[in-house]
Amino acid sequence: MDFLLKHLRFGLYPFTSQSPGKKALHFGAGSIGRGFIGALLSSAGYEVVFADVSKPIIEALNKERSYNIHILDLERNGEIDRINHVSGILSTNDADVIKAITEVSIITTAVGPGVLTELAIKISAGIKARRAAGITSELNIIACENLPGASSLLHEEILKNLTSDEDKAYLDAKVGFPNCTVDRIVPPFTDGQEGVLAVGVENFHEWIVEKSAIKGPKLDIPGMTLTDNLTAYIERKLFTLNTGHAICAYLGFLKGYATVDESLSDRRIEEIVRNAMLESGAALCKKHGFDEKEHEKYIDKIQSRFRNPYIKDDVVRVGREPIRKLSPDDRLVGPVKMAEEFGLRYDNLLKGIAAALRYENPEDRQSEELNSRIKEEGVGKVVAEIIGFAEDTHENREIVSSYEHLGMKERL
Ligand SMILES: NC(=O)c1ccc[n+]([C@@H]2O[C@H](COP(=O)([O-])OP(=O)(O)OC[C@H]3O[C@@H](n4cnc5c(N)ncnc54)[C@H](O)[C@@H]3O)[C@@H](O)[C@H]2O)c1
Ligand SMILES: O=P(O)(O)OC[C@@H](O)[C@@H](O)[C@H](O)[C@H](O)CO
Repeated sequence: MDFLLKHLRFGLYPFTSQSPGKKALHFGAGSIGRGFIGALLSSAGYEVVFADVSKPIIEALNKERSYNIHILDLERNGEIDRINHVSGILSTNDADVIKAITEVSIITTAVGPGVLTELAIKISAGIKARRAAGITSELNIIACENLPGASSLLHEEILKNLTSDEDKAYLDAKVGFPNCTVDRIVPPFTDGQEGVLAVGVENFHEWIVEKSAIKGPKLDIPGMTLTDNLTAYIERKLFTLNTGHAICAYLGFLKGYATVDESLSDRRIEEIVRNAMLESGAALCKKHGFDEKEHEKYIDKIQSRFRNPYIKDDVVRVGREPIRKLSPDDRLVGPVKMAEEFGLRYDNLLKGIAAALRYENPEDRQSEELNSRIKEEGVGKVVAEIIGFAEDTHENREIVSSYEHLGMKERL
């Protein structure tokens, strides 16, 4: 389809900060915050205030007022994008957060989906302060998380924290919550010299935002694509890249690999990952009318991004929070339900789900919870409760059988 082809661009241009004429607040100065969203806003001429719970990062931002993005890729490898006009506030300092909210025209987040409810309390206080100060200009709030509808969720949570009709009416009239999808692989990084702010990224980046939900003048941010068909873009990315990524991480972890590229160099894992993306892809093409050949090229490109030899992305980062990833509409189960809807195959996707259920990382709270529930209740019951496939269904039985198979010595 034209609208998809038009945006299949890989790498737009180097990010270079413009002299700021406007201000943005970004919650979460972590990998994607510094490595993509904050950088894009700075390049678009925003002064970017990062809000984070990490004191060392906030102190470094206020000391340096700039940081480097290292490009780790075949294209532009070794190049550095210098990001200027940045500063930081502690997100635990309510007064600073409220002040910043009254000064900006855009708020973005990249904190992880589980943190949005907590952020809503802070943002709602800022919204009340904007109305009390008589600010009439519009504000757009975009949650850049791997969660479909994250901005809408933040909107609902903020509404719960507003009690007066005046504040609710102000929110409705003046604050937009466009949903989005965000894509750039930003792994854990250190160059050993530059301290906590340096970040390493692949060259590819894509930020697609729901046009109709924007309040006020159209956002003009180079590198941000506006669309009227966000669901197709969200599902294309979450049910292809994140599906393959997660399956690669869980199978790799089981076989003792530390990184995504190592894991994908195992031929058996590569086969399952590719077949799972093809199964999901067949359903995506049916649902959204994508051209099958173009979609296969999209999968090829994603596989080459996973293999990027300049990026060492930990399987424990990619596999983090398995209960979130196993939820009914996320990257593992969502494509199975979509394939079922169209009567298509999903055997490899089920293997990916079984591998996620086998993920045992004592440093990951959700992995710990998942494992103790499986021990106490049995895997079939956990599949029913977390994933939603009842114990007497074909899907549940297939997942349990695959789970048991993965527990054997010759598992793959
Ligand atoms: N890294 C990637 O490749 C990538 C790509 C696309 C989307 N994402 C999404 O972006 C989000 C963030 O991922 P990440 O990889 O950047 O994680 P990260 O852990 O590197 O960064 C998250 C940041 O949020 C901060 N934070 C946590 N709680 C906070 C709070 N209450 N207030 C303010 N800051 C808080 C953390 O201190 C950290 O700096 C996730 O939803 C992820 O799915 C990540
Ligand atoms: O961030 P998560 O935990 O939802 O998923 C882990 C990775 O798959 C993810 O961060 C990708 O690197 C990213 O979505 C690429 O755009």
